[in-house]
Amino acid sequence: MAGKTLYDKLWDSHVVREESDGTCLLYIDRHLVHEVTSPQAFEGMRLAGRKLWRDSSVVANPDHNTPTKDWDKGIEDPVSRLQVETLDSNIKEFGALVYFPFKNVNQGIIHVIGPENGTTLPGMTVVCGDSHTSTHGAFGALAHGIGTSEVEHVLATQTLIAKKARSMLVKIDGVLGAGVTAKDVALAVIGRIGTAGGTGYAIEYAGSVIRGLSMEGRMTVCNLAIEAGARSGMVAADDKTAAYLKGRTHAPKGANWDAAVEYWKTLHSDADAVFDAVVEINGADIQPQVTWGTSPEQVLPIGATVPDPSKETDPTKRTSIENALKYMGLTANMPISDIKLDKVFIGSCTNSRIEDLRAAAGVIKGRKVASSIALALVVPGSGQVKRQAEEEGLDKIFTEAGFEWREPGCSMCLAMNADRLAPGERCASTSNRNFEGRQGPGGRTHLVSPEMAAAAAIAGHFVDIRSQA
Ligand SMILES: CC(C)[C@H](C(=O)O)[C@@H](O)C(=O)O
Ligand code: SF4
Repeated sequence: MAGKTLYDKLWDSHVVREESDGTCLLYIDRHLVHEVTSPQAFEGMRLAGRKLWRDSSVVANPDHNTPTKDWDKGIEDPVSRLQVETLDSNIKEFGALVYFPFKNVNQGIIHVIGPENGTTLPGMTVVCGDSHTSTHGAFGALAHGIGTSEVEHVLATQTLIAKKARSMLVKIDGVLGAGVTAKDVALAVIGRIGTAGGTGYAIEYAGSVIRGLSMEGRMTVCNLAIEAGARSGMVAADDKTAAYLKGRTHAPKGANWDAAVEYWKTLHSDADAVFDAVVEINGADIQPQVTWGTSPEQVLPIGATVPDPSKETDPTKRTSIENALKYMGLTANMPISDIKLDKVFIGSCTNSRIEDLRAAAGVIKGRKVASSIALALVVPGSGQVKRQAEEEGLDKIFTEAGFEWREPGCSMCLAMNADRLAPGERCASTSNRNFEGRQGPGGRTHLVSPEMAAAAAIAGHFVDIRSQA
């Protein structure tokens, strides 16, 4: 019998019951909760007179609707305020292991605070009513988004009804060139397999490039698994995983730590494991990426030119290129480096961790944001990231260059708070989605790495980070 994949191991260790058609009841270890997808779930619990099955599994925090400046003024928008206050009252009533209310010094994006507080651990099943829960798979965990009715099911029973996905190995070997980041790896994978390429699969990212990434980088890669169509992305646990977690508030301590680390060593695919699909990419071929269209798969290396629909023979693809160019206000065949920006956003659960801010600051240090840029924003992923960055003086580097240094939250990643694009505005963004209106109605989003966003802010247009040494 062939060995097991990491996904098999995580799945098998959480099956409570399996039906003859393969439908399983899976035990859920960690339940992340934010204000957008939890209100109806808590309301359902209340109406049924239920209590949480295990309130110590819940880590909660508002992030999508919270403002990123003038916190003393509270939340201006009444709908956003109601969402956030509802989460407050629900957690008060039902309980949680960790709750960082609005303005708490540790508040942040749920996918940033989970790992940094040691509440995401290898071997766990992690769910949240949020598609970017795939981020947590970076720890050798089975992590994916769930719908609001499933949120209620997990709150009530600590289980989820699920069917196993097929397994896909995305193996990236070799070494990355200078200036090429985890974000470029993630976008290059999507460029290769498409946004539907991972549909029905659980992706394991492996190979020397993935091993070489920091935990922050692995989180960036897994964060974008959902944009490749896979609900979950994962990376085997290793020494870096343990080193990242050691000493974190909710990580195991003492003898429990030692036992946990021993167990975590088993959380990798066996050498003879068989995957349903395998994609191999040479890390040396990956270049800094920029999305030019309205889907993450509409992505090209910085040195490329914008696609020409007249050269596309497939009529469906031709129409989608034409539509994207029209929405994005771009001309066929123009160099990507000629695309001029109005705004720059460094943040989101993809790229708002300390390593991302260090990398962006490294590009910006001693330089100024171009006068043509209307707004350049840096939004740390959490209060902890913000404090660390300030200790290192990164905030000064950003503000001296002309960036605004904000409070943590989802911010301009999506238009659910005050940070958004005006119609027609063009933004270099370190986030993960670029569909029409994502950052505000009529807004135009180009997804890039923090380094590429920083360099674009200085130049006013996209530039090859490799020419900026
Ligand atoms: C609001 C939430 C449900 C949504 C998600 O599921 O991912 C959001 O976080 C996003 O990034 O689009
Ligand atoms: S930062 Fe963006 S992608 Fe991440 S959870 Fe918030 S809205 Fe979703």
